[in-house]
Amino acid sequence: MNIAEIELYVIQMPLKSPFVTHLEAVNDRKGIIVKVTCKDGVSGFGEGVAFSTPWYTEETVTTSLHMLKDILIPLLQKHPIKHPEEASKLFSSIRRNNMAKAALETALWDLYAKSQTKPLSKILNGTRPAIASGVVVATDSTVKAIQQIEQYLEQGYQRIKVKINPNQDYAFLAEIRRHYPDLPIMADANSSYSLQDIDRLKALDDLNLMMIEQPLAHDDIIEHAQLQKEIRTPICLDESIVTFEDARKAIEFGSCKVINIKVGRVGGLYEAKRIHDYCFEKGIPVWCGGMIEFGISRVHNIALASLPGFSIPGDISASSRFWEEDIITPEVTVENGFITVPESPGIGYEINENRLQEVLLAKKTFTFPK
Ligand SMILES: O=C(O)CCC(=O)c1ccccc1C(=O)O
Ligand SMILES: [Mg+2]
Repeated sequence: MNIAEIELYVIQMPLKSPFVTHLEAVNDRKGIIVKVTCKDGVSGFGEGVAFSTPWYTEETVTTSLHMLKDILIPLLQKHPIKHPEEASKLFSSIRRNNMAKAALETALWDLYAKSQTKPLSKILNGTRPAIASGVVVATDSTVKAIQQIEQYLEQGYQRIKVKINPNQDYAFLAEIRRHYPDLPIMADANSSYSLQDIDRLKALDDLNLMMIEQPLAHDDIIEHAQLQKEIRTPICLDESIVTFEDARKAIEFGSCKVINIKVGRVGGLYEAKRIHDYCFEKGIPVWCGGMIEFGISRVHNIALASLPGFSIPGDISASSRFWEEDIITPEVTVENGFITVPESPGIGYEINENRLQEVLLAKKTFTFPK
């Protein structure tokens, strides 16, 4: 791919309002933007989606920077590649650190798509001209949740996801259901239950939820299979699926009926697409998860969600869901509940250079041998 230079930008931006789960309240988001420029001057962009602390996965912004600077970029300098799929294979010699890998791998996909003058969605075999948009409500107040849902429905979102835990489940969801009898609602527990809570989880069956996401341990597929036998609500796995093999085993084992695919969590677009293709073949619906991301990761998600198996509205919302001003231009917008899949080459969005400078904490450049 003839890489000349890689730049890493560390940025930080406040959220419009706190994102509260039982694990963490996110007020400020740090992130990493990766810019890969090839010898003829074309640039591709990726985003590292690890958080500042390891509450969702074990990675952090600091571990991602270490992996990128000291391991992944040097590996790419030593082993030139012709196609982004080779990056995924090259990085497989490094254990885990999926978000760091994805930050670089997704930039290579954007660069490759631009070099082919094709939209990234088409390079990935996407078929949808627009994707259905859903949004997440993350608050510990029922009143706030209903206010937020009201706003989001006015903005056209097609599906609402709410965060739950054993201290905020049945009564909270029942109140939302009472306000919105027909609304497609899903609940995300982020591993806040154990099998001892089975009665609490069974009780949720009468609320007509689309699914319950990751009720049990972040690294479990055994007990989720036991639980799925006992509840009618489909289980969707998020944290438990970090590789293609995890997805294959979870499906074979009956641990879930739906999978949330996140590019960062699985180490890049290649692995995400493999999981999609497998689920599509097995008739397992998938949707694209979110990471409170900036625009670059958001638009990679749009390209991925254009694949045919993404049949459920995911956590891909407008830039304005979290940010006063995003780092891309134009911003991602939702119209009548849909986000248009761009038709220009690569990710199909530009960097908002002024905004990037405003939120920049640090920058580092790596040059490649001629
Ligand atoms: O819309 C979004 O970006 C939020 C999606 C979300 O729920 C989330 C955000 C950060 C970390 C984990 C999760 C999750 O899906 O569990
Ligand atoms: Mg989740």
